[in-house]
Amino acid sequence: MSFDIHDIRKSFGGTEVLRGVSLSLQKGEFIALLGPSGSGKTSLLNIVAGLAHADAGRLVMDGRDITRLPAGQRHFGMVFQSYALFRHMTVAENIGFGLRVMKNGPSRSEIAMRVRELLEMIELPDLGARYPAQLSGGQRQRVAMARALAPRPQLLLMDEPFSALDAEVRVALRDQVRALQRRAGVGAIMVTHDRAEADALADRIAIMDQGLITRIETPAPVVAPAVTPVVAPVVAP
Ligand SMILES: Nc1ncnc2c1ncn2[C@@H]1O[C@H](COP(=O)(O)OP(=O)(O)OP(=O)(O)O)[C@@H](O)[C@H]1O
Repeated sequence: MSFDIHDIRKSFGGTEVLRGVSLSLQKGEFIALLGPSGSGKTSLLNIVAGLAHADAGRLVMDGRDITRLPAGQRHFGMVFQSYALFRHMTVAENIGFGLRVMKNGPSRSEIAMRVRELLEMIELPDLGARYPAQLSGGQRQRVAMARALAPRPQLLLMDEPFSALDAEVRVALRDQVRALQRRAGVGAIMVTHDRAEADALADRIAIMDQGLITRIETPAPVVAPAVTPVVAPVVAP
């Protein structure tokens, strides 16, 4: 899978919020869109998802122009705040949702198997029968990841996936999300305004400012936690 964003432009009421954004994603690559509030990150992700349309520019997946393809036909997994878990469905039903609505999709038993596999993957094997309200925030976020990955998407799109979580859970979840994305072998684009989050997760970081990608950075190496030096006890003579 290769994915190219070519010269995307978008205006709202005469203000250009995306001023010609281009970016190429390699197979299995994780890209973070990092930038201050209002720089256009979410607008770009929405256009990639097919939830909004660009005024100009193209989206190309494996050589195919998908700029005008409806969201439902893009086969992208989405973890967005605005796309919360379905409250009236169990965890298992939530995870299987994308498979059940697929045209000529898998059989019921195949769906059940895939859901079990994903529950194992997110390390919540016994919680399939619970409802979202009976989960912690971190567990909910892992279920949202599993729901997004269930139909084996070509690309995973995440908009501030950890922002509703407290700092401790956020850090613990980062590693899990990275591992899940790697294991699924899926490319990912994540919007964040948190530098540490981008460093921890991304292969490359696209810095956005005022509607443009101003530079691409490689993440800073993750610093190992400080180790307290072991001091040999002073033995009294
Ligand atoms: N539907 C809309 N109608 C009008 N203006 C919009 C709309 N969506 C976004 N904007 C404007 O476009 C600009 C970019 O917004 P966008 O949400 O893409 O930024 P962002 O980088 O994701 O910010 P944040 O980190 O705060 O979410 C902002 O000035 C915003 O007010």
